[in-house]
Amino acid sequence: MTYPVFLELKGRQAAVVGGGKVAQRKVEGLLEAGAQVIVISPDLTERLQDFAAENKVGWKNKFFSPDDIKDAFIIIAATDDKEVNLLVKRSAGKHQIVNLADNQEESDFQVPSVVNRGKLKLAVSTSGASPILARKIREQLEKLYGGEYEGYLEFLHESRKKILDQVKDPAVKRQLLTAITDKEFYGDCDREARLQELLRTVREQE
Ligand SMILES: C[C@@]1(CC(=O)O)C2=NC(=C\c3[nH]c(c(CCC(=O)O)c3CC(=O)O)Cc3[nH]c(c(CC(=O)O)c3CCC(=O)O)/C=C3\N/C(=C\2)[C@@H](CCC(=O)O)[C@]3(C)CC(=O)O)/[C@H]1CCC(=O)O
Ligand SMILES: NC(=O)c1ccc[n+]([C@@H]2O[C@H](COP(=O)([O-])OP(=O)(O)OC[C@H]3O[C@@H](n4cnc5c(N)ncnc54)[C@H](O)[C@@H]3O)[C@@H](O)[C@H]2O)c1
Repeated sequence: MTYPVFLELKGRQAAVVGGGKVAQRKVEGLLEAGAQVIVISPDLTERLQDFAAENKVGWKNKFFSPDDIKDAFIIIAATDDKEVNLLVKRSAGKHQIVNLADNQEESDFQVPSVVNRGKLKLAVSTSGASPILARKIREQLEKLYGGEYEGYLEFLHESRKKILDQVKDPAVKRQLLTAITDKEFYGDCDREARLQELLRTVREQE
């Protein structure tokens, strides 16, 4: 059983052991979340080499040893050696969380398949049953929730602040917070004006 969460990783250290294709995919996700990434591996994919050259990640050009992960909050063991991945797990302290790319049972967490639309994030997990199904569902969700959701979520975020700030009656507040998630707001290119109009009407009634 797992407990789904969205972790805040800005400024926190993440260690990725291994420098292959899987390590690269995990590094890309961690960088997108703003983590400080350190890769421990005697070799890197071309893309990871670029990241290291641009100082986007730190690179320990070596085989793993337990000391490498001591400052990391989140750790991913993605070598092609099962024993090394298990050693990474055993080397971690009890306040560190470890993912093993080849061993779901020993992992503290699994990495989901993600649709990223700015503030809207949809994460899919099959609990290791079928990563390919997770990817397929992610692709279906990408069609349902297109790039326009990014701007829409920004609008919702700003509007929610305004509503909470300007409307006192809890029932009206709730009504407005619901209204801005309606299809008409989603599709309206002049939604800001529409919101201002609603807020004005409410203020006049209060
Ligand atoms: C979602 C995604 C996120 C990411 O990695 O970013 C992810 N795997 C993805 C793709 C993918 N992985 C694999 C294939 C080849 C087809 C196949 O074998 O099925 C493909 C397909 C592809 O590449 O398209 C092979 C594979 N994966 C794992 C094992 C080991 C094992 O099962 O023990 C093996 C066999 C290795 C071998 O051959 O030995 C294990 C895990 N993979 C997970 C996540 C976790 C469970 C998530 C879940 O089930 O929901 C878990 C448990 C651990 C973890 O990594 O956290 C990403 C999709 C990104 C996207 O496109 O959206
Ligand atoms: N979780 C997933 O999504 C997923 C998907 C596919 C494969 N896998 C599994 O992930 C593992 C890695 O796959 P890959 O395709 O990236 O492999 P790969 O062969 O491309 O890369 C393995 C990397 O591990 C490094 N490495 C080996 N021993 C090391 C050590 N002692 N210390 C540090 N680094 C070491 C290698 O130098 C290499 O950079 C495999 O075991 C595979 O079964 C997981």
